[in-house]
Amino acid sequence: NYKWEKNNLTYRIENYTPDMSVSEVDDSLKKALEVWAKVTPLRFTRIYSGTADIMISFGSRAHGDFYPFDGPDGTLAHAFAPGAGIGGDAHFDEDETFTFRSNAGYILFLVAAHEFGHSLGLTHSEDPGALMYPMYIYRNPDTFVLPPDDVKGIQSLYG
Ligand SMILES: CC(C)C[C@H](C(=O)NO)C(=O)N[C@@H](CC(N)=O)C(=O)NCc1cccc(N)c1
Ligand SMILES: [Ca+2]
Ligand SMILES: [Zn+2]
Ligand SMILES: [Zn+2]
Repeated sequence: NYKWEKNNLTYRIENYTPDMSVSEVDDSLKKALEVWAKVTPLRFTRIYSGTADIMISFGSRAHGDFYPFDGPDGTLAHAFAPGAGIGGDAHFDEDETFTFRSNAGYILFLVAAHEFGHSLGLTHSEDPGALMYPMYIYRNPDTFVLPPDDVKGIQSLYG
């Protein structure tokens, strides 16, 4: 199952990074999900206990799956394609500095929007302007618009 067979998905924030305030993390993650909700019939509901479709956590090095993180830089985060259990989950490397707006560190909103693309079934794009391009590129979160390549990709799955 390369995509979710339902449009109403749940997410749960399991823990927080000390780099940002709780409200900045909540807002960044909510906005990152909205990027995808805006161009699909997908809807995201936050839950505070139990198992959500998309479980979100921060961890470093070995953190409970077969893909340990690598310290500062390199891999910033990873997410699993749609499915039960770990499917859809997004993990962020705590050894990175995540920020809300400044470019002193990685903008959590941008990294999360990219990861949630994977959580919804997207793989990487060769288009250097795409959000799903493998390498992080700084963009102003206030003026961010989902690039056409990503809109095409997500609508080919959930359009
Ligand atoms: C092989 C994968 C586990 C690499 C991993 C990734 O793509 N996660 O989705 C990753 O963290 N890639 C880095 C590559 C890098 N250090 O630039 C990245 O920034 N991915 C997140 C990202 C965030 C925002 C935009 C884009 N294009 C990529
Ligand atoms: Ca890392
Ligand atoms: Zn992980
Ligand atoms: Zn990626």
